[in-house]
Amino acid sequence: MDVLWMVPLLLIPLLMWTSGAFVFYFKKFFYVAWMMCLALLAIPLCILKSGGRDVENMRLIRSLVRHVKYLLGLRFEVSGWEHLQTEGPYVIISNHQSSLDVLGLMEILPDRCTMIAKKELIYAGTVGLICWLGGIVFINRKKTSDAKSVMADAAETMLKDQIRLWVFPEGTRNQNGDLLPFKKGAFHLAVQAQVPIIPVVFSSYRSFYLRKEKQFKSGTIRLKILPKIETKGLTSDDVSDLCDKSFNVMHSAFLETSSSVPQSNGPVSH
Ligand SMILES: CCCCCCCC/C=C\CCCCCCCC(=O)SCCNC(=O)CCNC(=O)[C@H](O)C(C)(C)COP(=O)(O)OP(=O)(O)OC[C@H]1O[C@@H](n2cnc3c(N)ncnc32)[C@H](O)[C@@H]1OP(=O)(O)O
Ligand SMILES: CCCCCCCCCCCCCC(=O)OC[C@@H](O)COP(=O)(O)O
Repeated sequence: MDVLWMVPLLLIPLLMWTSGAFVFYFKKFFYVAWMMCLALLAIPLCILKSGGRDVENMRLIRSLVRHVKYLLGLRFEVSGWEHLQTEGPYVIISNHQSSLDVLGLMEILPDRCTMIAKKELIYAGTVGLICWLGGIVFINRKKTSDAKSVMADAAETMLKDQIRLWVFPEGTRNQNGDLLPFKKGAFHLAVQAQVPIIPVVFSSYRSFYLRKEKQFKSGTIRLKILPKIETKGLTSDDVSDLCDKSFNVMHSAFLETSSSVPQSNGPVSH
């Protein structure tokens, strides 16, 4: 008789475990905590190796992050590797659905490539510090004039130090099932440095990851690297066209890759 009262106690965790919401929170918490731990490990290694802030630290960060996809049940199918075989600096642009994008980014990150990120990221504890050590360029999105001058400096640094930069031209995370209109910064950057743009598209996460519905299942992400877009000879007058052109190729690639993503389990919910 005494053990009977324990039945509901045991049932609660069981029910929570089988409910999607529990899995969602567990995986999200685990992801953040694990990334924090990896960053804590990476900080002394980066400092020992390069003595401080250096884009070369991204090699180490990349190799430390590669296994995280297995822990979350995610698979990446990459196509278009040949388009990354470009010498010298370039700007990579990609869509941005979630902090999980970091996993895909690390799958294909070329050498000497770092990112542009919102300045708030620097306060994300050990992750913030590792971002700084990896040479990430921080911008203040609320102050366009500041962001512009930081990005103009970045254009010079790219050429001087032979650095590649990854920018999320939507300017924010977005999971609305489509791309947001692009901001212009990435295109000014590429034109100012006169370097090519390499668009990269992540297929929609909606078949396995839904923030509002608290769903986080296993899933496959298609990562499509698209042919580079040259900017040689272009000026700031051409930025709008360049932006539209890039949006159009990425938009059709997004719709195409997202419609055919293999399902892990269950129907797609929209
Ligand atoms: C082992 C350790 C493990 C631990 C863990 C490791 C993980 C760490 C590793 C790695 C993680 C990395 C993950 C990073 C993820 C971060 C993601 C983010 O943070 S996404 C948000 C920030 N990114 C952006 O916002 C960029 C895109 N935004 C832009 O480029 C914007 O254009 C911006 C901010 C520069 C300005 O934004 P506006 O909102 O004012 O909008 P507009 O329309 O683009 O600009 C206004 C006017 O200014 C001109 N303009 C813009 N940029 C210009 C420029 N550079 N030069 C001249 N004019 C410019 C434009 O042409 C426009 O003028 P006209 O309308 O055309 O007349
Ligand atoms: C104390 C906070 C700890 C945070 C640890 C996070 C561990 C995961 C590491 C991935 C970093 C990726 C950063 C990222 O993807 O940021 C989201 C922003 O781009 C978009 O933000 P917003 O919605 O536009 O404000």
